[in-house]
Amino acid sequence: MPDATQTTRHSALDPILLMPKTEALDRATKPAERLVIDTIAPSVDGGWPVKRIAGEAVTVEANVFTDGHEQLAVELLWRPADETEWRAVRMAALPTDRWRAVFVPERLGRHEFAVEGWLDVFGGFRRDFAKKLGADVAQRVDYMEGRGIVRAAAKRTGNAELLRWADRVDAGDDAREGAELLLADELARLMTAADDRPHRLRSATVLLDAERLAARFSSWYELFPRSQVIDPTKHGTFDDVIPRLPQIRDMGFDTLYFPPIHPIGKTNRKGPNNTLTPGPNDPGSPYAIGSDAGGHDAVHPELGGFEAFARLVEAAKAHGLEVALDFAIQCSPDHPWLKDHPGWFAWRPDGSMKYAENPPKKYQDIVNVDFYGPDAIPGLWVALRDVVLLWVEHGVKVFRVDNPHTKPLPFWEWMIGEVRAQHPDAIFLAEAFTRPTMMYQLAKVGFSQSYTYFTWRDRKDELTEYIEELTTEAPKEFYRPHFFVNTPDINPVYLQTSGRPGFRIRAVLAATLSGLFGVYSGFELCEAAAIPGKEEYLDSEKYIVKPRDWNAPGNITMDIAMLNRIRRQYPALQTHLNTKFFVANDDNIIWYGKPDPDGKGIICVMVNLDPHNGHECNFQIPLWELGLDDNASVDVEDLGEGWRFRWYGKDQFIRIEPDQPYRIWRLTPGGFA
Ligand SMILES: O=P(O)(O)O[C@H]1O[C@H](CO)[C@@H](O[C@H]2O[C@H](CO)[C@@H](O)[C@H](O)[C@H]2O)[C@H](O)[C@H]1O
Repeated sequence: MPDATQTTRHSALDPILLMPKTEALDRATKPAERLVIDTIAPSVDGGWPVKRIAGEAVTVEANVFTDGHEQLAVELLWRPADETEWRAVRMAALPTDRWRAVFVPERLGRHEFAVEGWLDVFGGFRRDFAKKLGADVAQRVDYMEGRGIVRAAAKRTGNAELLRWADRVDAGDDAREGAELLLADELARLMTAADDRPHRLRSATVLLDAERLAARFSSWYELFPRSQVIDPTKHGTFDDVIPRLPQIRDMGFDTLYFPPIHPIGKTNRKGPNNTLTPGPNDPGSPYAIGSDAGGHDAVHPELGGFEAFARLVEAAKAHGLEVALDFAIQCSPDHPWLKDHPGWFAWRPDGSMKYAENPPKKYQDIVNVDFYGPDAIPGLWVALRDVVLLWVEHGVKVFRVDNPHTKPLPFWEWMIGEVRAQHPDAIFLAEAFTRPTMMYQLAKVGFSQSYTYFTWRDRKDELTEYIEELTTEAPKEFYRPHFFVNTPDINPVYLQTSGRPGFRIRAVLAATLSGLFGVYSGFELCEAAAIPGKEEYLDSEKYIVKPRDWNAPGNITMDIAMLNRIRRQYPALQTHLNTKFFVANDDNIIWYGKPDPDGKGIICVMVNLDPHNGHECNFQIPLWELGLDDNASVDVEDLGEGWRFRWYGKDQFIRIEPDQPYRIWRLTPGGFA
């Protein structure tokens, strides 16, 4: 893996003077080392790929400098990784030796870029000559110098046009006419083309993965297909999901995610509320994958077969929904792989196998594969890759991966690379709740998105600090946080006591802070009954068929629909990046904004985080973000309610009650653009 940070080879710990003389001389006189290229942005520590979206501009910057006052020319080189030709864009000089250029990766998939710099001899001559002319101090020798550079380039290249120009400048006078010739744009163009780029240096190559927009911006709705029934004694099928699609579409979701849909094992099957004593009709946890009906490449018989799955995928598509599946690598003890491929598992001396755990959680109904077991490489790795490819063939390109942090990183790098080589539009979401180092590393090796700690960040200081970490520090180049408000495993304590206002609060935070927003069904009904003292849902759907009244009073489907509508309408909300926090002098009121990418306005969100009490505060309108002074007025559109009004001046006051706990405004300098 190339390391983009390794461009300069000298460091304070490696002084040339301490080297044997010849080596020091050799290094000091190598032409390429006269320039330095470093601090390339974007880049990722360790040389891992930067993540971007195909079709969107990538701004590249680097420090490029050399000794003295020489003029430099700097180019950005880029290409799709499967092409050989580099495309070149001149980089523009910014203050303090920084250079910048923009390119647009048009295709999906891996790209590469590098920065190349050299001494721009003729450019430097033009710059200095023009200055001397301006100060009226140009001398004959300056004219001679320019002519000499042109003549040398003409001779070197043999270019007929340049040879004619060499004759013309030679014939020019040492006054205005001769100067105009030497400074002619046409000559400059020819000299640029003829440049032999002395002291050229190229940086290490930076990798970039161009993904589709859904990798950064999508709204997920999770449901258990088996629960889409009215009678809890019946097991739902894929066909039962189809009548629910209009409602899910109307809430504005674009991704419909199912926990595992494969046959469920019987050995150690779990009963209601995670008990180990299931009744004969209990369906078991769908994460206990594999039975005599098949494994990861099969469909649970009670859900309907592949044909029913195909009908659902098609119907979902017709409703603007893409189906996402769980990729959970563990196996029920009844999984066919245990018999067919014992070498893919770690057996104990007595022939038994440890059940899986994620302490303190115990998963008695599953065992883990052994990625480095006697027959695991390549057998198991290839089989797992082929499972993903099989579901791709069945129309699934988005995978939520269960517990990836308990599996080897080399496996993920290889597997995701293999799938993306054929399907660069495949998206992988990491369900890793673990140390940030590991969560970030999973993103580096290929996961497009990751679950996050947002689910547990309720307070203003926690939220602010967390978002600032994700948006301003290194992870911003490769880690895309998915803000799920709840999951079948997480019934957040905040929601257990907040009532309906808390659900609205968490929905608006997730939907406006990140481009990736996720809801596990039941959230819209403000479901929060918990096992006392735990974050587990009471009567969790993981172990039973759980029908619901989707139109139950008190639901917040209108809020969710509005939030998703605004997210679609305003690109500022399609990323977690560019979030700015503003002053609101009450600890319960969080106040932040995201500027429109075209700079015309800013979306601002104010939320009272206390679901039980009203709060009021003085707050600052971010007039400076719109280039306005502190006394200016700003036009405001309430994106939720549709009101329009105007604020005069930076300092304002507001009171927010729990029955309307948030505001989303779009501020523009004037004219409701
Ligand atoms: O370990 P995590 O907190 O990341 O949770 C994920 O993985 C679990 C194991 O796959 C999964 O747990 C559920 O399935 C288990 C296997 O059937 C079962 O024993 C657990 O009781 C059940 O919660 C969890 O849902 C998933 O998100």
